[in-house]
Amino acid sequence: MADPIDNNSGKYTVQRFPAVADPADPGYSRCTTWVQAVSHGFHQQRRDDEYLAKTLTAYQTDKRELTGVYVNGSVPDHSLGADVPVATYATMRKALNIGFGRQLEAHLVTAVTVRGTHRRNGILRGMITADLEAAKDDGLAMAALTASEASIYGRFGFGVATFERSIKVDTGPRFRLRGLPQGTVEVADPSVLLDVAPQVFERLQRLSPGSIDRQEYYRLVASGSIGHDGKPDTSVRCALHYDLSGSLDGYVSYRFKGWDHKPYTMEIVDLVAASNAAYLDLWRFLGSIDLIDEVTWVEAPVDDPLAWALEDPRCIEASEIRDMLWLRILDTPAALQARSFPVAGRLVLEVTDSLGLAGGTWVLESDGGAAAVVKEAAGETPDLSLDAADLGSIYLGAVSPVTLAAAGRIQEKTPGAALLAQQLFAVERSAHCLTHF
Ligand SMILES: CC(=O)SCCNC(=O)CCNC(=O)[C@H](O)C(C)(C)COP(=O)(O)OP(=O)(O)OC[C@H]1O[C@@H](n2cnc3c(N)ncnc32)[C@H](O)[C@@H]1OP(=O)(O)O
Repeated sequence: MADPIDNNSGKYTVQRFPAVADPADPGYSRCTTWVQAVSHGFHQQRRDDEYLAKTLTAYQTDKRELTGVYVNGSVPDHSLGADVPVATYATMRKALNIGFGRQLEAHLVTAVTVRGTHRRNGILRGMITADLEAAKDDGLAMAALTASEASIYGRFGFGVATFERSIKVDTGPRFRLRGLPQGTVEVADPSVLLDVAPQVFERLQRLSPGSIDRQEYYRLVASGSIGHDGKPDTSVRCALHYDLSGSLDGYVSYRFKGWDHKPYTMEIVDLVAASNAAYLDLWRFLGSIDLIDEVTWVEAPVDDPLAWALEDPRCIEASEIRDMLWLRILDTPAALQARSFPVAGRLVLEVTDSLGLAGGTWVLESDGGAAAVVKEAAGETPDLSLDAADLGSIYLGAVSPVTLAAAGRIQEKTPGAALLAQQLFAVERSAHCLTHF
């Protein structure tokens, strides 16, 4: 990667290296220092050796590429050493479900930090622009991230594509679900999730638009093998869902918030259901736990079947609808070609991109079946003009182009084009992403 700050040339050196998990590897200490710098950037505690070892093992499994920006030359006495990066950035590649069972390899950006004493010098801009260019050169059509603040990444062409919300569910007497169980739920030792969580998630990954294949860390957290402090979290419990044929298709892991917390509450650590029945049956189970008045979940879908399955939907108290997955189209024709469009239609899309990666004008022609043709528009007038960030937002069908047109973000040049885009980009079930990274 080039020096991230053109006008500060010579001040910094950028190093890009793979995560290594072997303490005997000469690159190990560079990785541990990098992880400490990330913790510093997110105001977390200094990590102990156990945490570092577990984290780097997981990072290596995910084939994470780490970037550190280092100050050249000496640093003042007593300050953090020159071996501690002033900025961090990491990437890995995972599948994104883009609807109708299609998967697109996405370039995931994570662990972005710039030390306070080096901020607003263009270090992030330098790192991210160089990285997105390299990912495109490598043949990827899509980048993605989850953001700490909503004000940072729009300028780099990322658009919000899925949302999540926090819910508190009253599981007292008024918690009653319509219908009958479609399978069975059994309590299990949470350690089984080390094996079965990835299998169940793989089924969800095939089912759910917006889903991103999970990093290694998730099965460790779901099973309680690692808590926030890096130590095993022995308060984690789990239950498994089996369909009518006895096949495992869902799990929930959860922890009790304690007898000093009222109302008595179970907190969902992870809930993965690979069928509608598994989702409702797991909720039926959660609602039946004795001595518990409330179940909380911070990664709930906004368009939640639970609300429609409850006899009293007001059992759910929802708050904090948040942007979740941000998408960045790197290659417009490749990203469009990858999608399946459920209705027939033709749109000329003019895409602008301040980073010069995804801009241009293309004709999208769908027969409403498997095939979509995307070709460069030869002098045709666009039906819609939009920024790459807005194309990222509408790509999974969770953000309406009609709403973005109303907001003045998308220009509708042909009346009705935004509605046609909404129909074209629709997916078979509401997009939701359960993978934070
Ligand atoms: C995917 C993830 O990892 S999300 C996590 C992001 N990291 C954090 O929130 C940790 C705390 N914050 C930080 O470490 C830093 O402030 C960062 C990474 C957000 C920004 O790094 P910097 O090197 O200061 O950013 P840089 O100087 O390159 O700024 C680039 C542009 O973004 C803008 N910007 C940077 N941070 C912010 C912010 N928090 N809010 C709004 N705008 C911002 C700058 O004003 C600048 O705008 P311009 O180029 O259009 O004029």
